[in-house]
Amino acid sequence: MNNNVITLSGLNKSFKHQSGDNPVLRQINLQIKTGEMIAILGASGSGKSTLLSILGLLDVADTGNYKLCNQDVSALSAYQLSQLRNQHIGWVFQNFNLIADMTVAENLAVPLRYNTAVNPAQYAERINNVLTLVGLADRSSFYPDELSGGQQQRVAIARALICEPDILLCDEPTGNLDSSNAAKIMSLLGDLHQKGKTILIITHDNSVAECCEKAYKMHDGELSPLEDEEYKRAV
Ligand SMILES: Nc1ncnc2c1ncn2[C@@H]1O[C@H](COP(=O)(O)OP(=O)(O)OP(=O)(O)O)[C@@H](O)[C@H]1O
Repeated sequence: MNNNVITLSGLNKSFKHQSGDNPVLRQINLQIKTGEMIAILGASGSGKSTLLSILGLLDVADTGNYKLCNQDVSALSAYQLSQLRNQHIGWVFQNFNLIADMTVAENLAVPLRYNTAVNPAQYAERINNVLTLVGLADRSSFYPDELSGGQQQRVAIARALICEPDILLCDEPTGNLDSSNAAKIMSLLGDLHQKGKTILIITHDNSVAECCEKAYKMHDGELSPLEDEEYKRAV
């Protein structure tokens, strides 16, 4: 038993194409320890989203080993994978993915309904707690289109946190925000990291990687640590 939230060993993934197999992930090794905040940088098409889908249990690798919270995910049924996903993973997306005709509080209740460990009597308190954490306790009755982009992403982060996951997987979390709101979201993620949350961010943006304690680069499906001087160069 170790304190890795994620352990990947020798992971490979190809997609079939008319012209033959297209290898997208090649021999990926990665360990993410509890409480780490990590960025994966890479150009478009380098394989970042494919890796994130596998880490988030939305897709499976062809070969290699993936342990999430010390559990080997390779032999699990679809139902077991969905249970594991709900229990351990919070997602933050570039486009926020809030449900437009639900209020903030209703959006935050959605993941709770899939979580049998949380008693419905606790929903209101949970919702208030995560909204307070992201600084939006006074917006619970607002609809998403009544909020700024930065506020919508805060709600999305609150939603990702509401089931108290072991890791936040963030897919370009600042990609749809102006630089001021992007900085605020990175500051919020930094605060969550200080409080002990484990966070993985995939991004094109070097300034996002600079907010993380460790960064990797993805290039043609290969993952390697980003050296200090590379933080300052464009990917
Ligand atoms: N479902 C799929 N079927 C076939 N090929 C795919 C599929 N998904 C991704 N690919 C291919 O895998 C490669 C990597 O794609 P991926 O989306 O992982 O890259 P990315 O680094 O996330 O890019 P971006 O930053 O533009 O989102 C691309 O060449 C893409 O065409």
